[in-house]
Amino acid sequence: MKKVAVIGAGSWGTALAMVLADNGHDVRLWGRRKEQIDEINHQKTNSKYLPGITLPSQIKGHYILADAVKDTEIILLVVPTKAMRETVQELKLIISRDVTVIHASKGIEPGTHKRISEIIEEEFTGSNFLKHVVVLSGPSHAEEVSKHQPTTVTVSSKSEQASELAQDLFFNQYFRVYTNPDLIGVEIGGALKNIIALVCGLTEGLGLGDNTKAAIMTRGLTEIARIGMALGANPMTFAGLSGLGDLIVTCTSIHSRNYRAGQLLGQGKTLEEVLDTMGMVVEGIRTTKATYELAKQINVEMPITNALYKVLFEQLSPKEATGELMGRVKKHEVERLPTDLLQADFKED
Ligand SMILES: NC(=O)C1=CN([C@@H]2O[C@H](COP(=O)(O)OP(=O)(O)OC[C@H]3O[C@@H](n4cnc5c(N)ncnc54)[C@H](O)[C@@H]3O)[C@@H](O)[C@H]2O)C=CC1
Ligand SMILES: O=C(CO)COP(=O)(O)O
Repeated sequence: MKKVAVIGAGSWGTALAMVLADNGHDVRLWGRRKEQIDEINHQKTNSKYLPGITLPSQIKGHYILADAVKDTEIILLVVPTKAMRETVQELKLIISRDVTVIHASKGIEPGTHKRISEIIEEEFTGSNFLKHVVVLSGPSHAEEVSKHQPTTVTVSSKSEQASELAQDLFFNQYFRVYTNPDLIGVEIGGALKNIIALVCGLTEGLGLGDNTKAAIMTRGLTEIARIGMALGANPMTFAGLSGLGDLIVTCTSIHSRNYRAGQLLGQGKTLEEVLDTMGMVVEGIRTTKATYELAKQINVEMPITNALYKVLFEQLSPKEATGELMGRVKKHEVERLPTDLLQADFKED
């Protein structure tokens, strides 16, 4: 049994806290709103984020960060990407023992273009307390995990030992956890599928059908793999759970906030109206900005991402964007793989 602090009491943090509690761990769940934490502790519900779900009694809610992480050896970070840096900065000031940090958030930071594990490592610079960083990612809507529906995810770290620790921590009869040494590929796949889900939702909102969705998903995966490989990822990772798997679930599920936000945009709502309606994090919007900037900087062709960027931030209409994408010059479909990238392995240990 381990003491685990889950930082972020939204839908995903709460669902993962439930998995950990089901596995017998001592789980502290941190959220910043006292009323929400009171509800978690007294009603055993988190009704805004997981309506209709009763939480296991072992989960103890905290709204003071220092109380949540006291004596814990494992910290699970599940705040939205935009809150990640400030949350880690606060944690660094509080932590006074060795910790393994696992994160389960999906995004890229605009401006720095950093992946979440990079943000965590950067913010812990100068501290001796960070042992390892692990990412947990894959096709896993919180609503279904909280109902114990069979789910598969991947964990990845530079350290094989840390990956296996995370695998053991979460693994159970309804939550099957694989390891993959390709940290870059796992984080890039999880973050960038949200861009493609927004576009799939947009096509639905425009009244387009399944051919278009299949085209966006397939060509979307190609451009995710293209930038992933340019950053050093193993191309095979994009055919796995954190790549294709998560792309499928996010582009086809009614649970996906990114898909639903895209639908509303396609129906003619403005970005501000969409964000007001959602009330939950839509990671793909900031990740589109970050990926657009990064692709430009490292000269990687990402036509779907570019088209969405123009729709979100430059007032291009979705219909015009569709015309631009379909009117691009003729291309070959399959790209050549650099064979040295097929050899990814754990970097530490
Ligand atoms: N919901 C899901 O099924 C899944 C979500 N994820 C990822 O998990 C991360 C968190 O998403 P959800 O839990 O779904 O979001 P959510 O929208 O359900 O909840 C977000 C939580 O973060 C809190 N928050 C917002 N700004 C904050 C700040 N500045 N500091 C601290 N807390 C803040 C909110 O109060 C709320 O408790 C995202 O990166 C998402 O992509 C990954 C897999 C599945
Ligand atoms: O990442 C997810 C499922 O794996 C959740 O996607 P949304 O953030 O679009 O709901």
